[in-house]
Amino acid sequence: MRVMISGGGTGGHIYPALALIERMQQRGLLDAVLYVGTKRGLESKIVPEQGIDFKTLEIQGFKRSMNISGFQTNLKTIRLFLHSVKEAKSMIKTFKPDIVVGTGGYVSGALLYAASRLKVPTLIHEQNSAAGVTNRFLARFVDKVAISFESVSDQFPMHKIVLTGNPRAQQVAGMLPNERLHEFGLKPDSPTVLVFGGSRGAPSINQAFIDAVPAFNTRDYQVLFVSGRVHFDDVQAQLKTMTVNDNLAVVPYISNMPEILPDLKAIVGRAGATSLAEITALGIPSILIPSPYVTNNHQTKNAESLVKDDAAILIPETQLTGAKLVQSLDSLLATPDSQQAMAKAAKKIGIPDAADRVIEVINSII
Ligand SMILES: CC(=O)N[C@H]1[C@@H](OP(=O)(O)OP(=O)(O)OC[C@H]2O[C@@H](n3ccc(=O)[nH]c3=O)[C@H](O)[C@@H]2O)O[C@H](CO)[C@@H](O)[C@@H]1O
Repeated sequence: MRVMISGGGTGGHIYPALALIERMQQRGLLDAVLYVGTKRGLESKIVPEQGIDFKTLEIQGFKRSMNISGFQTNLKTIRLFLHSVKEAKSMIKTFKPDIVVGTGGYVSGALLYAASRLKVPTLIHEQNSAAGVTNRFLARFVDKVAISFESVSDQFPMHKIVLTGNPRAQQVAGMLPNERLHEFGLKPDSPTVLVFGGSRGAPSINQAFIDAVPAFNTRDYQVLFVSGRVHFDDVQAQLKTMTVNDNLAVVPYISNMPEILPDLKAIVGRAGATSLAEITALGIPSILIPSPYVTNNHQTKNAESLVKDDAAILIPETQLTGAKLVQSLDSLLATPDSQQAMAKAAKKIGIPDAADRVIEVINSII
């Protein structure tokens, strides 16, 4: 099968696409793949690193404010979109895909719209429990919509929806502890917690971690803290003036996350949908601090789908402090029973065969 695929901007859109490609390769279903992204999104680094053919379109998002500068930006957005659709059509005619798949982000809007105009089979994947802007726009043009949460079904045409879960879940589901923690200077046999703010990092979580360092220094658990690439220098500058003990590791980004996840006792993070797919695929206890800065507050809805089944703890960003972070982790790690119960509840929600389910949908379209 020849597959063109696009997911842009953040890891939450990119990793599901890569997981689907990997599964198709494993099953011997893939003859050729072309990934379409933007130069500026994380995909321009992550995708070529995987040895996957990568082409770019130039595109940007709409501004909500309609003052003069917002209006001018939106005019440019429309111009770029129309130009990208033209470019995408020419890429599609050259590559001749059997299916075009979109996993979200503006760039997938141009590619999938172009594919639908050319009558090439199309599928979009929605990771979140509230539909993204691009997928809402694309829904009426594409053949099928694969969803990850039942609760999003009323936001798409009923006859197009299939509940598949997130392909990234299948990629991590079978992972066993790898003992890779020593690569961060941590001990493989000490309980370890990951603290991170999604694929781009989150300043509020970074600040809470920095404020918590003096307390974390005295704990018998380890903290692997990921700042996000753009925030790393700033975090390092602040930590330079403090004592950071060797039970704490600070890095800008983790490239091999599936190999690290099984080594973790708990995760503190945002409530991005792909992170939640990983947490539920493996059954990892988590403390979620949903980003309040996302469309329709979808991260809170994502988080609530775990919290309602006691599969995670939610801390609203407004209540997040260093002290709250330490106290929440202390009490979770001090009670193995609640860790186990949370892990079990999380695993119950996971869809570990999600990539195969998406492949089934693709087969049904082509
Ligand atoms: C601010 C924003 O718009 N965030 C959205 C974005 O989040 P974001 O890109 O942060 O997405 P998620 O939290 O869903 O997924 C992050 C992905 O990046 C990986 N990872 C992260 C850090 C790292 O160092 N290494 C690494 O590999 C994680 O393992 C995971 O696979 O996409 C998600 C999925 O559509 C949405 O739910 C989020 O609301």
